[in-house]
Amino acid sequence: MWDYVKLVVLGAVAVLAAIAANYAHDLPYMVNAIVVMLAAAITFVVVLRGMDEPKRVAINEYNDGVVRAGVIATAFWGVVGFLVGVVIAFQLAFPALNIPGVEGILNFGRLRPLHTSAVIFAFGGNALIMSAFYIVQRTCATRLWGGNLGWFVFWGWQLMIVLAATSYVLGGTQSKEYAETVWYIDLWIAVVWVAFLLTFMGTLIMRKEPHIYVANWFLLSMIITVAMLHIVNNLAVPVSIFSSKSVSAFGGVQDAMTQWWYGHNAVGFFLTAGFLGMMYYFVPKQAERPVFSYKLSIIHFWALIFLYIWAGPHHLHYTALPEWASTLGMVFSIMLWMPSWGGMINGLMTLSGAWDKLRTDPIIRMMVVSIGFYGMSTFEGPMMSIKAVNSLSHYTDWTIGHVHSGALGWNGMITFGALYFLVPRLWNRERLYSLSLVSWHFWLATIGIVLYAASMWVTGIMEGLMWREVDANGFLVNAFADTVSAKFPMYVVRGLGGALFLTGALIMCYNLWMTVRAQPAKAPVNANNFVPAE
Ligand code: HEM
Ligand code: HEM
Ligand SMILES: [Cu+2]
Repeated sequence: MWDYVKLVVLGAVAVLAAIAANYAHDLPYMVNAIVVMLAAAITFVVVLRGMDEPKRVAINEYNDGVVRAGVIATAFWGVVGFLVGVVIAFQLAFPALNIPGVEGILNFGRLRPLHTSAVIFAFGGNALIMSAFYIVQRTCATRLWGGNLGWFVFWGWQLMIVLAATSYVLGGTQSKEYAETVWYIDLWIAVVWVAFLLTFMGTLIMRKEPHIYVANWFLLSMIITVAMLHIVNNLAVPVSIFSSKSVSAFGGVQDAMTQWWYGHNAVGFFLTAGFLGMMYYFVPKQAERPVFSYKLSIIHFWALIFLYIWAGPHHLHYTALPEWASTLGMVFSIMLWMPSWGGMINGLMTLSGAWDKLRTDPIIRMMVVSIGFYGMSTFEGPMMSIKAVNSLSHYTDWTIGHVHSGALGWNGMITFGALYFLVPRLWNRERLYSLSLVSWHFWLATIGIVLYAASMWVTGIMEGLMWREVDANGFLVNAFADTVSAKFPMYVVRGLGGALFLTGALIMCYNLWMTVRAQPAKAPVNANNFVPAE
C-alpha cells in the first residue's frame, strides 16, 4: 500500500516537473525542473522494482548503510569542491583562465559560489550528516529512528547539491553569500533538514543509554539553529512559480544584517558546533582516552552557543549598520575567544597520557593539527572583529586566509580524521590499507594550508596598507589595479597550496578505496546486517 502511495507521488512530481520545465521563464529554472523530473522518474523505477522483493528486517542494531553512503559522498564532494577551489584560485592569478567560449558558465563569478557551496554544504554537509548518524546510533545504543528517513535525508541532500550546482553555473542565484540557492531549492532544503532533525531527535528519544553524550548536544544545536537561520534568511516572495527569481522579505540594512546573522552563524553552527560534535566523538575514540574534562565540554557548549548568535555584526563594520550593533558584534566576538579556546584545550588535552600516539598514529596527528587550526582561527577571528583591525582587514585577502585556515585546517583535517577512523569500521576491515599514505596526506595537506594562509596574510595586509597609503597632499598613492598586480606572486603560491591540499585528498580516496577492496575482511560478517523476514 505504502509503495503505491510513493509511486503516485513520484509520478505526479515527474509530470508536474515536466510541465514546469515547459513553462519555465529562465534557463536555471528549466534545467532544475528537468533534474527534478529525472530524479523523480529514477526513484519511481527504483520503488517499482523493489516492490516484489521480500521485505527484510534488521538484525543489527545500527543502520550503517546510510553512513557508508555518506562517507563516499563526503570524499567525492570534497574532491570536487577542492578542485573548483584550485580552478578559481588560478583564475584569480591568471584571468585568461576565464575561457571566452564558456565564460557564461565557467567564469570566476559562476564558479566561486559553486566552490563555497560544494565545500561547505556538499563536503561539510555530508560529513556532518554521516557523522551525526554514526555518532547518535553509537552513543544512544540504538538504531537510527524512522526506518528509511535517514536515506531520504541522504538522497534529498544529494539532489539539493545537484540542483544548486546546475543553477549556479547557469546564473540562478539570490545573491546572498552561502545562501545563493534560489527559492524552490531553499524550500527543499527546509524539507530535508526537518527530516534530518526528526531522524536525529527520534533516535535520541529512543535511546537505550540514559545519558546524552555531549557530541549529540553540539550536533542537535547545529541542526536546530541551521533550520532557524535558513528559514529566516530565505524568506522571500517568488516572482512567479515558473521563475527562479524571488524578492527578499527584507531590504536595505535589515537585509544585510539578516544575511550576516545567517552567514556568521552558518560558520558558528554548521562549520563549528557540528564539527565540534565530531571532535568530541572521534578524538577520544581514536586516542582511546576519555574526554579531558566533561564539565568543561558542557560549559564550552553553553558559552559557545550563547555567544555565537550575537557576533554577526562584525561582518558589517563601518557600514550603514548602527554603531551600537557593530560594537555589540565586536564585544561578543572577543568574548567568543574564551569558549573557543576552552574547546580547543579540551580537545588537545584529551591526548594527555597518550602523547606518544602523535608519533605513531598519523590519524591522531591529523586531528591534533585540526584542533590547532581551530584554535588559530578562533584567535584570529576575534582579533579581526576589533573595529580598528577590521578597518585594515575587511575587503582584503586576510579574510580569505582566515576562512581557509578554519575551513582547510579545522573542517578539512577533522573530516579526514573521521573518514580514516570510519572506513575500516564500516566496511569491517582489519585496518587501513596504508598508514604511510595517511602520513603523505597529512604532510601535503598541512603544507598546502600553510602556503594558503601565509600567502593570504601577506597579500591581505599588503593590499590593506596600499589602499590606505596617501601622499603629503592626502591623495591616494595606489590605484586599485596596482594592488592587483602586486598580489600576483602570492596568488600563484595560494594556488599551489590548494593543489597540494587537493593531491592529499586524492591520496586519501585511493587509500580508502584500497582499504575496502584489498584489505582482508574481519571475522564473519554479514555485510548488509539483514536477514530475510520469515
Ligand atoms: C583546495 C582547497 C581550496 C582552494 C584552492 C580554495 C580556493 C578558494 C578561492 C580562490 C576562493 C575565492 C577567494 C576570493 O574571492 O578572493 C575561495 C573562497 C572560499 N572558500 Fe575556498 N578553497 C579551498 C578549499 C575550501 C574549503 C575546504 C572550504 C570550506 C570548508 C572553503 C571555503 C571557502 C569560503 C567560505 C570562501 C568564501 C570566502 C569569503 O567570501 O570570504 N574553501 N576559496
Ligand atoms: C571565535 C571565532 C571567530 C570569530 C570571532 C570570527 C570572526 C570573523 C571576522 C571578524 C571576520 C571578517 C569579517 C569581515 O571583515 O568581513 C570573519 C570572516 C569569516 N570567518 Fe570567522 N571568525 C571566527 C571563527 C571562524 C571559523 C572557525 C571559521 C571556519 C571554520 C570562520 C569562517 C569565516 C568565514 C567563512 C568568513 C568570511 C565571511 C565572508 O565575508 O564571506 N570563522 N570571521
Ligand atoms: Cu562571523
